[in-house]
Amino acid sequence: MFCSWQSEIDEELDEFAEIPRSPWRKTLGGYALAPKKQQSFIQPSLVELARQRGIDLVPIDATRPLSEQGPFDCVLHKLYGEDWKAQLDDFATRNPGVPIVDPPVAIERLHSRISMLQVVSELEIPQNRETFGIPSQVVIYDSGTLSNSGVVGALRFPIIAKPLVADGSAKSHKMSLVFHRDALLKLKPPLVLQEFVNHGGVIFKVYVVGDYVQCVKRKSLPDVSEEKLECSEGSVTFSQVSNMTTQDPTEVEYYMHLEEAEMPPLSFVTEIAKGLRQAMGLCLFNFDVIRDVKVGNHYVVIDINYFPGYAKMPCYENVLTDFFWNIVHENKVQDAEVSAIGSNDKEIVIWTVGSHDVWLRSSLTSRAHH
Ligand SMILES: O=P(O)(O)O[C@@H]1[C@@H](OP(=O)(O)O)[C@H](OP(=O)(O)O)[C@H](O)[C@H](OP(=O)(O)O)[C@H]1OP(=O)(O)O
Ligand SMILES: Nc1ncnc2c1ncn2[C@@H]1O[C@H](COP(=O)(O)OP(=O)(O)O)[C@@H](O)[C@H]1O
Ligand SMILES: [Mg+2]
Ligand SMILES: [Mg+2]
Repeated sequence: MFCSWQSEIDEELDEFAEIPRSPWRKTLGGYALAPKKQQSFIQPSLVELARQRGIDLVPIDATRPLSEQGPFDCVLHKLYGEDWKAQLDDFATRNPGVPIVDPPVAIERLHSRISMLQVVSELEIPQNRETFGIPSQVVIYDSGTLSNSGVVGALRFPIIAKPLVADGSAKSHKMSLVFHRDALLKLKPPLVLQEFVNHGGVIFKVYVVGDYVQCVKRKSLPDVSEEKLECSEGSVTFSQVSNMTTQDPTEVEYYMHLEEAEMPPLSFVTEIAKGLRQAMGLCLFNFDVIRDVKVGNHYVVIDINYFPGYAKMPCYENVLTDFFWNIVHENKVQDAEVSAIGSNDKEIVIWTVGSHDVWLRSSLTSRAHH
């Protein structure tokens, strides 16, 4: 009895997306994630904590129309491809008040290792005791350019060669540490050549979840001394160093000092996080930052990742549950500042940013119908 009565009310309310939903219905947070991501992120501890706060986390079947699922109160996703983008567009038009975390157009900036770091170099944050920047780098689109000293000559060895595209594939994480010029010729563009910055073998990962910021340390590539540079030949390849386990005894000793490594001031990384969040229009990301051993208080941002491995972040269940609650309960489309970015005869599409910087997509035509 209660259920059918309630679902009728919900259907009615769904037609009027800007009217608050039935207070009796539980909040539905839909997630669309690749199987590996789903396995690591959707831990029973997260599902249970969210449930206790009245939020049911439910999987989205990306092969079926979103309008046939839910009704969702927010959509969380890390999937790629045009079909998925079209699905989200359609969903946003039909559900202007439902937050989609995050907008695909904003996530796309992180799919190129050039555009992801450009946003760091454009940040205008006062730099006092600690300073930050990005490594010297060049982008290489064709093999011929690898032998062009006018382009490559501006960089000091060793150099890290990274695939230009960062699309989450195993290939996009495969990198080379190049000691000498000749070894550059073996590389396969498109790629980014970046100066390797000695940083004591420790990397800081700054996790951002909306307003929340947490910094952790992980192991990184060891420093390359002048002697090592001279006696090393060619290049070495590597992939996802921070997740690798160490067995080699000399390496074990090197990384023993990881625990002692001083963290960057939290206020400093929080300022960078806030600047990046605003500039990129994203809520869920982390960035990798290293401390230049030559300068001491100079930090270099080397990577930004969309929707990283949050399950490795201490207390991730609480942080993420608070975030879901906030975006569903505190960000209503009517609170938002509105800025038009495009229009056509049928529909005017606007992206709006809510009070907590969650992006909502709204369509003026669908509002006008109501
Ligand atoms: O798998 P995990 O938990 O190591 O998370 C990966 C991240 O590790 P991190 O949290 O920074 O230590 C990882 O960060 P790094 O690139 O290793 O700095 C990526 O975010 C990766 O996603 P993608 O392959 O780039 O789409 C993340 O992979 P997905 O979980 O999104 O597949
Ligand atoms: N410019 C750099 N200087 C020193 N080490 C670097 C630099 N860029 C990357 N690294 C090392 O290589 C690892 C992988 O590079 P990163 O850009 O973070 O790629 P991924 O997206 O695969 O994590 C980093 O975690 C760090 O150990
Ligand atoms: Mg990284
Ligand atoms: Mg990355």
